[in-house]
Amino acid sequence: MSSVAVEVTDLVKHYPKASGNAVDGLSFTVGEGEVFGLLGPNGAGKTTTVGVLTTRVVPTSGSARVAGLDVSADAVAVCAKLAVVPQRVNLDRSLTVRDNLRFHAAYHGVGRAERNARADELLERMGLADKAKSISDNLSGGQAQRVMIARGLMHRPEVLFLDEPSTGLDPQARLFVHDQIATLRDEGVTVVLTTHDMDEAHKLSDRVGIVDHGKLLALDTPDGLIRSLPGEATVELTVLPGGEGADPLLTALRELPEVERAEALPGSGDAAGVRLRLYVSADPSMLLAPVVETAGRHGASVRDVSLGTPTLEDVFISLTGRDLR
Ligand SMILES: Nc1ncnc2c1ncn2[C@@H]1O[C@H](COP(=O)(O)OP(=O)(O)OP(=O)(O)O)[C@@H](O)[C@H]1O
Repeated sequence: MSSVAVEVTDLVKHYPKASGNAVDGLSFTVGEGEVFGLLGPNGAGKTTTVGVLTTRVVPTSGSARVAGLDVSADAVAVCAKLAVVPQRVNLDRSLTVRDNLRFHAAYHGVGRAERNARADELLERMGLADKAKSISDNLSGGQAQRVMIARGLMHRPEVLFLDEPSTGLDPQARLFVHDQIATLRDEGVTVVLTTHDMDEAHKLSDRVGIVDHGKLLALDTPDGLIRSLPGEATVELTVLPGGEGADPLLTALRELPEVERAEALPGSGDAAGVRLRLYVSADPSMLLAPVVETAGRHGASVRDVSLGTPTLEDVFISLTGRDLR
């Protein structure tokens, strides 16, 4: 068996009447047993990419393979190898939770005895044994998400696609879903997840592909992406600039020793002040005094200072000049 579970090559999707391409020349591979995160803001093309990989969206050009099979040429066979947990709940609302699982398995040709046993096993694992006979329409968002994961696992897929797995979930439900994804990884299931949540991408993924406007901007391990940023630490300050504005202050901050880079953060600049972030290659606490002194010299009053380490959000800002939103 090949060690590549998913292979996307020069993938393009143009929706009729749209001005640009939703997916615009995407290429990446996902290894067997890997958890791969596609991280990007709303509208970046993540759902469309998953749509192509799960045979729901017809690509305009390029190719995609899942479990060694071409998604366009072998759509039926591909569907047997994968499962998808979509962004929106698509359970059969008139059926019980258990029947949603059993019917899905029957569709995939799993025998009666096996599908009954597997439904009970997965409901137990997802903490849903007491909901087996509930009608699916009566579930909370977190419960519905867990049922959809259980349903996806009924036919033992090789690759599981999770589209924004924790959007809209409360923190406890989110943690439960995260634990389940980690368990699947331990079991060797390949997982492709899309998210606009950098913490989720960092915590769960072996590698992360950062996408924006349908293009892949960077791909590496979460730590590798962060290491690509200058400096090892950050100093973030909020200032009310003096009459000369924030630009001369930024220039002066860039000239401080150990400051590798300084930038104004997007969306700042209103009455609450301008947020400036410095990437530094020294202990950031050593830079506090010179930073505050420099601000004072430029007539800016410092409202807030925080020290930290760079995140995937910083990687995204550095690549696009924008927040992930
Ligand atoms: N069926 C469709 N018809 C036309 N345009 C579409 C369709 N589906 C998505 N788009 C557009 O394609 C682009 C990519 O959307 P897509 O849903 O793939 O992004 P995303 O990164 O998954 O964002 P989200 O998290 O909001 O779903 C967006 O500009 C979106 O408006």
